[in-house]
Amino acid sequence: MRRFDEPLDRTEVATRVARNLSRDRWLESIISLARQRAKVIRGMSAEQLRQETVRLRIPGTVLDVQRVAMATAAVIEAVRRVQAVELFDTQLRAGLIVGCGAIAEMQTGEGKTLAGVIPAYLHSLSGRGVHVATTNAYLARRDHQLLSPIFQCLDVSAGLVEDEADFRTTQMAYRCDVTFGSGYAFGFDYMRDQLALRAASAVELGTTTLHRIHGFDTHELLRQRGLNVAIIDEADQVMIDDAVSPLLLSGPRSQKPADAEVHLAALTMVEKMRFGDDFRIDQLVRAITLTDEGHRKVYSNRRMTMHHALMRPWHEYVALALKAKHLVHRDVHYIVSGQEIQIVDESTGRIFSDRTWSDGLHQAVQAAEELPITAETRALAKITRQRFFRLYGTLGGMTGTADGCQTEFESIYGTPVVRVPTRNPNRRVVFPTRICRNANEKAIAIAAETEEMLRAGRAVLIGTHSIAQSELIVAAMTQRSIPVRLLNGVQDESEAEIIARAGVEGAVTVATNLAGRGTDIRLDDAVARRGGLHVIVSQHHPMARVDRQMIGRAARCGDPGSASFYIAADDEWIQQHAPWLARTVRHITDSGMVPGQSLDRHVARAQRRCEIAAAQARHQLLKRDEEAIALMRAPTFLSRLLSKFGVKESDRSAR
Ligand SMILES: Nc1ncnc2c1ncn2[C@@H]1O[C@H](COP(=O)(O)OP(=O)(O)OP(=O)(O)O)[C@@H](O)[C@H]1O
Repeated sequence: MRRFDEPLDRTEVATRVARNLSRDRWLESIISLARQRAKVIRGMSAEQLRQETVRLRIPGTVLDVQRVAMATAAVIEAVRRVQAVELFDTQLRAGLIVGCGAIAEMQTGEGKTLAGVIPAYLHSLSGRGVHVATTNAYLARRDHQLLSPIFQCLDVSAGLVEDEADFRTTQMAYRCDVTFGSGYAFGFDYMRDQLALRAASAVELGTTTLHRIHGFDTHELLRQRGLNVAIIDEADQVMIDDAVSPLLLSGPRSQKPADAEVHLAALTMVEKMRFGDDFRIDQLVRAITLTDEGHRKVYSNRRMTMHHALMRPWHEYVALALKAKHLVHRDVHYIVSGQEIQIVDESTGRIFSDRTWSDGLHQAVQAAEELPITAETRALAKITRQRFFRLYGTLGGMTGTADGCQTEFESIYGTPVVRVPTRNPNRRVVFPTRICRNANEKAIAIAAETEEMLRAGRAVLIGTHSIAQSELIVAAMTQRSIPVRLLNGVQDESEAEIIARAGVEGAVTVATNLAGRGTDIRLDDAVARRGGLHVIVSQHHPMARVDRQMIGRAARCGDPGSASFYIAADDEWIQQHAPWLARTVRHITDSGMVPGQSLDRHVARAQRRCEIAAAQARHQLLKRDEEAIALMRAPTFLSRLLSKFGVKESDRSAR
């Protein structure tokens, strides 16, 4: 029997999964017991329901089948009272799978948000604190708002970690039984706590003892109370896709004056550099490599080689300027607001006004945009997301798109993937990919298709890759007098209202990836009767999973719905990652052929290649990280010398 209140035993989970957890009689018996118990507690008063938690909450004990079933029944009843819906068996199954420390793969729109209450509640009974992580602050806030009344009904406290919250508010949120937040917020707070601990250990001799005498506890310095249990929604993005970039905690801006002059000189140098001869571009890992000839050219500028403001070797400034020119694009990766560069999160389309790129890239982009160049921020701490999430004692998650990541989930995090069958057959119709000559032609074709859908009484959601692309499509719609609502991260405030109206008859919503993962678009009755929401994906994403998330906004929870994809030879992703596909697309448009299913196969092949390359990049990152840790832990000359005299390094520091 799986113990819900103990650190995860990954071997036990793996064994259970090997026996196919989703059909396991063990799960079925819990579900059936929970259903029986739910009938009994239906008549309980609010206070009696809260007492149910008090009875189940016995820290340090094992939850047996009976008690897991009782806890599940309590969740069923709380959800019924607060949300006025009965949890489906598929949701109970997913919740229990996650509680066991596995990843439940449940199709988009099948109700993962409510299913997530089960593992969070089960683990909260141990009193160890549960972190419920998702991709971004918006979704964390939304889930907290939606689910905290359910937890309240169960006498479980639920807090929210906000990006800009002060120390005390954050600490209070972590003191709750269940804490909601974005995956990165938990990581940053962990690093802040580590820095606080380090600072506390560096105080003058005797200070700690004095603090103890005065009743001061070191834990008061910390926000978190340990990394015990993490339940991760949209697990493939949080644990896999985002894991390509480590979490980097920046401090205040450096006191040094900005190296503006060097960045400007690098920008001038870039004009003389030739692609191929002087530098190469690796689009997938977003890297610029200077060739030998490139290095020679860069270092022929003797004045800059010795410049007093250099903060890194001169050739790195040139590489940064090249990156700003060729790899980081305005209205795709950033926007310019007033005199500032604001970063656009590529996977969500959201704008982060308070973030900056590190290691001089932000300054290089400022130089390229002819904006004032600010001083760099200092990096205080860094951790890879893989290493951070592995610090949790128990880790489980949910996603609609774990397909293709099973091995990575299991080998890196020890979290096997278990597929939960859909409750009803999926009714989504996906049309074959439509082909266009270029972005303009594509925008016109999308406007025509939208018009057709509106005539049929449908609602339409158009997913775009960048702010620039969304604006091009809106212009094409305006020419046809189609009223459009634009959701592209620039007008963040009206977001919830736009999403709420996206499923009503005649609604046309053009969105960057903002309307992707986690966005629930409710249909009005008229639209549901006429075929539901139609999603148009204006450009494939290099990761097929992101596309599946976008079309997953249609045909949710058994509703009708449809989706179509567009491709053009000048699509940025194929130009960058699959030039051979661009040639195929051009050939088809030039010859006037009708693209058959082979085109979809070509697209799938290109996406698979991108996914493999991204997995390799993550693997490399993890390898470098493990090597760095191993190096830090390697015995130093001094510790080897001390061990010869029988003194351990730990003994020495304890003295
Ligand atoms: N038991 C239920 N009975 C009726 N409706 C439900 C039930 N559970 C969830 N829903 C509804 O189903 C819709 C989809 O739920 P939810 O957004 O949680 O899906 P999801 O699986 O998280 O989707 P995604 O993968 O896109 O994030 C919501 O409108 C939700 O209110």
